[in-house]
Amino acid sequence: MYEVLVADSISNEGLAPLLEASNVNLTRKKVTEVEDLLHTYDALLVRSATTVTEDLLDKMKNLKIVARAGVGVDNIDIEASTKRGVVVINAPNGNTISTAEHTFAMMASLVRHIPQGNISVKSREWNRSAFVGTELNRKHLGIVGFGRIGSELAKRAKAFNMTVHVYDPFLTTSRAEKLGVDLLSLDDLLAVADIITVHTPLTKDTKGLLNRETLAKTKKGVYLLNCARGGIIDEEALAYYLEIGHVQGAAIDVFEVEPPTDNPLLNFDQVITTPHLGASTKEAQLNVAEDVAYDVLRFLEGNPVSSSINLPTLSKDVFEKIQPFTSLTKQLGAVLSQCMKEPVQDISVTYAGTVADLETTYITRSLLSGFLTHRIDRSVNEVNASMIAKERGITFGEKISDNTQGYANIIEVVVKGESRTFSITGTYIKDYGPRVINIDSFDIDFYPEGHLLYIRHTDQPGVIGNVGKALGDLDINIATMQVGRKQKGGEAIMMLTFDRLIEDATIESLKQASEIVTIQRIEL
Ligand SMILES: NC(=O)c1ccc[n+]([C@@H]2O[C@H](COP(=O)([O-])OP(=O)(O)OC[C@H]3O[C@@H](n4cnc5c(N)ncnc54)[C@H](O)[C@@H]3O)[C@@H](O)[C@H]2O)c1
Ligand SMILES: O=C(O)CC[C@@H](O)C(=O)O
Repeated sequence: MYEVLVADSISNEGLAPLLEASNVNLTRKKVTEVEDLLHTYDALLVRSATTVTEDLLDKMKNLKIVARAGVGVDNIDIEASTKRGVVVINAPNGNTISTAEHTFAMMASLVRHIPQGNISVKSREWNRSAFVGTELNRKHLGIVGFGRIGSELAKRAKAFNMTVHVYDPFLTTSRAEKLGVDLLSLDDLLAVADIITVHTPLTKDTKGLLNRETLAKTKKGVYLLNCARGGIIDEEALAYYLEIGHVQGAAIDVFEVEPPTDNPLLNFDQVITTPHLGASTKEAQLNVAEDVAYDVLRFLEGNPVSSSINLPTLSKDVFEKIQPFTSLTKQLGAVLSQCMKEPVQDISVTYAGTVADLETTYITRSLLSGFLTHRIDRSVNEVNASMIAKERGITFGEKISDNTQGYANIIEVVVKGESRTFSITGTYIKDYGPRVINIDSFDIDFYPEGHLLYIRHTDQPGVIGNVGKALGDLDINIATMQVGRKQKGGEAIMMLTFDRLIEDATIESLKQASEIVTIQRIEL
């Protein structure tokens, strides 16, 4: 049974996939109400009220996935989640239209003083001259950040006959042309726009993007909107330009600190606000809840998620295609880690044949996770494997080759240690399964699973028989045995598989034979 904690207000109807799943036990409580049970949850679903800190992650020892029912993940410590192997997902599409519509509504309200007019009438005033507005028609709208919401807003603005200018360093000129907008530098946009609205994520680059210096480049009488994240427009700077009359008005849905209390912007009549309502529609809340509910269920049941922040996103079809190879590389990594008993500096993997056309980054992550699992005392998976490898100074890389050695696919891994190099090659054979076909330059053929002994010995008559007899005398049944050598009378290897773990004492007694060079136990 999977334990799922829904810590914020998320649409019940949208959570139906989880509520109806027979393998899920869903709890709707704030984190503070279940302090004693935090270590039991497999999944945590939040909106923006819960902040997923490193401290919370430490308490949630069993946590595998954090889902944000919405776009912004700035309330989740992504680095700390990744470090712990916790997948972070969001629902990036479900509230785009609602937020674009809300921004448009704020823009129209701002230039026509609708909120102020409403307050005035309800105060029994009839002061029509105080609320003379401005048309949107033929005005220049500057959109900073032209992703999902920015581009939806542009469509609506164009329908109102506005000229749309955009600034987005990641937008190509051809896409801007296709969407019928004028792509400018930030300075040019600031100089030309009558109304400026921000739609970027909040990052170290966008925090305070509109500040005292950049706002000074705007037209006198400009209107500003922030329906993205508090802090993209610096609040102190905006207050300053409102105070001196340079900025004519502002519409703010999001604040640096929410709820805002002593925020200077709240003192201006020409500032209209909403309490972070961009995504607050029935439709958006249903969409985002459904999106994360399906994704969390899929993830818990071992399937790919559709929108992950710290894992490559794979379709079900691609996930199914790569699964045999991720299992294979996990095993190859585990064999390597146990055979190569020394610190490693570099892991290099070469893909050939059908596997080379797949999402190899993900397959390499599985390899690293199989390798590292046997070396460190914390949970490693595809989410945190590359981060942990980097932390430990292990470099890794991928190559593609066309040498399939006669197989449909080949994965070769070479590990460089301080004193030596070790390699392993595997393949996945349809209807037959994963096979290791070469180990440390010895051709061999074994199924990487269970309890194994990897024995290096001199190639001479009687060694194989002696090992078999010694194990038989100890009443140990050999399940399979594969042998390999490079040349007659030289070094040779045996790979034995067993139905149970082989004890240290047995290994020590086998090592007594003079022909045996090394014996390595491998547990898969
Ligand atoms: N008010 C709300 O309730 C609400 C609801 C949904 C989303 N949001 C917020 O709206 C914002 C936009 O969401 P979205 O879904 O459109 O995201 P998105 O990822 O689709 O678009 C963001 C765009 O910003 C651009 N960008 C990134 N860094 C930039 C920079 N330094 N300068 C200029 N552009 C930059 C990106 O290239 C991208 O095109 C996010 O901050 C999100 O959290 C708010
Ligand atoms: O949960 C909300 O209502 C806000 C969502 C919004 O800020 C988002 O980033 O998706």
